[in-house]
Amino acid sequence: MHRSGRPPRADGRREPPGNASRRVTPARGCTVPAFDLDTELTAERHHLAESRAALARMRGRAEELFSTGDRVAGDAYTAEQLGRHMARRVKELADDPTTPLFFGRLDIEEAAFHVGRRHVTDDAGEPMVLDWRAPLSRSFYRASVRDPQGVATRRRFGFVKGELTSFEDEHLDRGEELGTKSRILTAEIERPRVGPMRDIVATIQPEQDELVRAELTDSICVQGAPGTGKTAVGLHRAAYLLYLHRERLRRSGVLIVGPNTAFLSYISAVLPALGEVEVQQATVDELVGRTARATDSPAAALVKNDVRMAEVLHKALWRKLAKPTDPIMVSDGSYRWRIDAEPLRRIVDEARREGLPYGVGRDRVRARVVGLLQRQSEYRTGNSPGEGWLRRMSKIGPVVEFLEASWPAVTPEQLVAEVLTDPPEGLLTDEERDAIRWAKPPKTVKSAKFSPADLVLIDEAAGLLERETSFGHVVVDEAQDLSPMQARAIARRSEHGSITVLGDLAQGTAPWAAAEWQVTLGHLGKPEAAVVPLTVGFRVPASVVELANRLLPALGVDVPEAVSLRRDGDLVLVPVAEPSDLDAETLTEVTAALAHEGSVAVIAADAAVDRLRQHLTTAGIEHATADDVDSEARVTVVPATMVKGLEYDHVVVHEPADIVAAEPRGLNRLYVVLTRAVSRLSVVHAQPLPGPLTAAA
Ligand SMILES: Nc1ncnc2c1ncn2[C@@H]1O[C@H](COP(=O)(O)OP(=O)(O)OP(=O)(O)O)[C@@H](O)[C@H]1O
Repeated sequence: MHRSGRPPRADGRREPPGNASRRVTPARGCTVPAFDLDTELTAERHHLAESRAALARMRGRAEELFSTGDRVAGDAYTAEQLGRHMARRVKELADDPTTPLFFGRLDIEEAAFHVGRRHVTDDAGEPMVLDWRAPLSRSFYRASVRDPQGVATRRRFGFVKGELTSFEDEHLDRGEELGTKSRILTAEIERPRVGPMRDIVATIQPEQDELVRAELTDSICVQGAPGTGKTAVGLHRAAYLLYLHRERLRRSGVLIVGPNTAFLSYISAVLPALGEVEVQQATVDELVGRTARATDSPAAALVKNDVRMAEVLHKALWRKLAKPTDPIMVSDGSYRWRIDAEPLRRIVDEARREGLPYGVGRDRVRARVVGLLQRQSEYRTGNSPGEGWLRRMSKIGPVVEFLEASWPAVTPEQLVAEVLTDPPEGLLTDEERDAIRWAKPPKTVKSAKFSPADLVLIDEAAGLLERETSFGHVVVDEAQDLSPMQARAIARRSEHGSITVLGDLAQGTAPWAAAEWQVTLGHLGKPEAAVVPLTVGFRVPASVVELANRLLPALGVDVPEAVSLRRDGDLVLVPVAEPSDLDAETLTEVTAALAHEGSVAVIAADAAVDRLRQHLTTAGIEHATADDVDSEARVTVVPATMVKGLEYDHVVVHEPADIVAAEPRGLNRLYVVLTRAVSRLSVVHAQPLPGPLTAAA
């Protein structure tokens, strides 16, 4: 168990337990004398300074080891391994002076434990700060009056720019519990958003913590309304699993899959802030490699993303096998070897029955044929042929010809090109086959231009040929939009690991969006994953949630409504009489928003985005695009189709009717758009608001 003594007081003595006071600014009715609070605060600041100094020494030692590493390592490989390990360690021990090193304290029996982002130990190896992921830290998130877990007092610290400015105590042993009424939690939730997503490690809520700390072997699916912390939970779960199963997961890897690059840049700072610098992030398109060079018609995309395409490819591949009809005859110096058609048939049949990937099966058939030749050679010559002979036989003309006839070589691109040139009958209707058939087949497979959906098919084909290596854990965000074929691409990469699926059926905007989780979980290869709801919203103010929830009955999915923790926030509907004034009104709203603190987003139908950017430039208002998270500009113009997963303090929605009309699942898109606001939402519209929005609450 990790323990630290109570923090030394300014006079160097250890603080006795039980006299911790409430807040620096005492709560109403609190009669704790102010000097007590000051002393306590001074002691905590002292502990913070000492912890920072200890961390600096830990980093110094790691740097020293890093620089001497190649001199002590025995060989180049060990030096390289050690060097990489130490470089990672140095990076992990980086101290960011603007983020608190600890954010909480637990008083258990006679000892105090500070809980923070990582372990910090003093020179004697005694813990000064416990990593939030350590077993003991769990009580910081879970202890309650009903189940105090041995905790007498839980303390939360308030910080301003890395300076410890306040604390708040819950004396669980005296029946005091603040829950979501904690001022420090409220301040954290209401803090204006600037730049990329932040970690929530100081304020993870019990229902979130349960998901974060689920076993590595557990695959879970989190269904949560907008802003309930799904993304945050997924990222903290990745960090938690890496802490608990460091070696195993470093070897197999952890992967985060997100909907687009803007989203991935938005979340990219969270794991490094938690000391985890080696997690891969990718969109599904990036996962399947290469850049698409063609686009599909909606009808073709629909068919190509349908799960029947897996069967189409499977059949197209395996029907390439042919029964051997001729013997193999090989000249080998003065010898001649012969294998009859019958044993060849047996070899092919057996390999087929073994259920191996196609490429592996082909290698096995080749090896067995060479094995038969080897036996004949041994029998006739009395010698065992060497490696060179075996290699020569495996490439010799008659063996290659036999393989090409009975188990031909094929590349994933070739297989997909064959299917798209002449879609096979049987599994698809004639109309569907017409939809995916290439109007003009390319001259060669190499010159073929593949669409994003084709690349997923190629990935499927590659999975039929060879086994994909599996990550130890995969977190899939916005999973409601995965097509069955995309889900299968992820399944191949998590076959031997577990997954965390995050999503909201109500936010499904893809034509193949899931209507229930069981189907998607099946395609992801984890049908047994439990579906767990999150319902407490941390982003969207109650008034905005109430407006967005009006859309829910029209979205055709059965999900629990969000309940907002936020009582603050404004909602303004701005009707515009003349459509020609719409853009100008939008600009007026942006200017008004800039008077407040925090980020501002203009969200519009994709077609209006360029025009709005132009207006902002003309008006001299600096603005950025969604994937430029490092931009200094406070205003971002985001097309409605790119805004999933993002959030801004003030959102100005430009003409909801256009957003709805732009795509078949436009109402779902509008639901996503309306739920991006953290503090204020303005809806500017010249057309009537879409029907469901005007329904009485
Ligand atoms: N326990 C918490 N303490 C403080 N802030 C939190 C907590 N949980 C979530 N948040 C904040 O709420 C906001 C929404 O979280 P997040 O983006 O993870 O939600 P989501 O469920 O993924 O939303 P969406 O469905 O819109 O993608 C973020 O700013 C996040 O930091």
